[in-house]
Amino acid sequence: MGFAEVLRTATWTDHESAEDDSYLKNLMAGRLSPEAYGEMVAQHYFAYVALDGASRRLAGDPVAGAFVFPELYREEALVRDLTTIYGDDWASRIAPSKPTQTLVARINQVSDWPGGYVAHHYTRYLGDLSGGQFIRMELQKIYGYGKGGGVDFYHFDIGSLPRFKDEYRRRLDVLGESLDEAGRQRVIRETRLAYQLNTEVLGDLGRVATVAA
Ligand code: HEM
Repeated sequence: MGFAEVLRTATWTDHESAEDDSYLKNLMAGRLSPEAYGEMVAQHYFAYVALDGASRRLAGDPVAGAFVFPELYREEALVRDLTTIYGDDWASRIAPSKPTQTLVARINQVSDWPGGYVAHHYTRYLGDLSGGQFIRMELQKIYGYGKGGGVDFYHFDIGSLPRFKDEYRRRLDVLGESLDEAGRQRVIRETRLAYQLNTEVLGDLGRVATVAA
């Protein structure tokens, strides 16, 4: 079994907890106002500024560099989405939540360790390219957003999605081969933590969901 499959298998229960989040369920059921949806977009904004910043710093790294794809950078798409949802003064209307601050601190803390960076990169981007595409279709139906702002975060200019994900998984396999068992376990542990921190960000958004429901 290649490392991509090992990682997926070892973290799938964490995925189930993330997917089971009540904010996401309310969002997918069309129970939230655009501003309540915007709360998640805002938290994504802070997390991806950190993640994409780490990518830029690590582009030349022999290990982490294999996971740096400038076409995945999300900041500009998130700014378009925030402008659509909140208007031009979006920046003054958003703030990172406590769990987002914790996630951002962790991304920055591990970004000098290629395996740690990959753990956070994988948890976000492979998710955005997988379940995220289903989320985008639902959000388009619910809010009527088109391309150009609203759900641009989920639009990736990378050609064939399955082909991109296959290549990504191949690179995970190569990473796994370059590590010893302790190194692989460390990446798995960080990925589980990444899931947990992302799930806490969603859990905190549950407050918004309750208010708006
Ligand atoms: C409504 C919520 C969600 C749904 C319906 C969903 C659904 C899915 C599905 C169907 C796949 C498998 C796709 C494939 O085999 O190519 C997948 C993969 C993935 N999802 Fe989610 N997901 C959700 C939320 C999340 C969240 C919140 C995260 C992380 C914060 C996440 C991270 C991932 C990752 C990393 C993968 C790739 C697993 C792998 O193949 O190694 N997902 N998701």
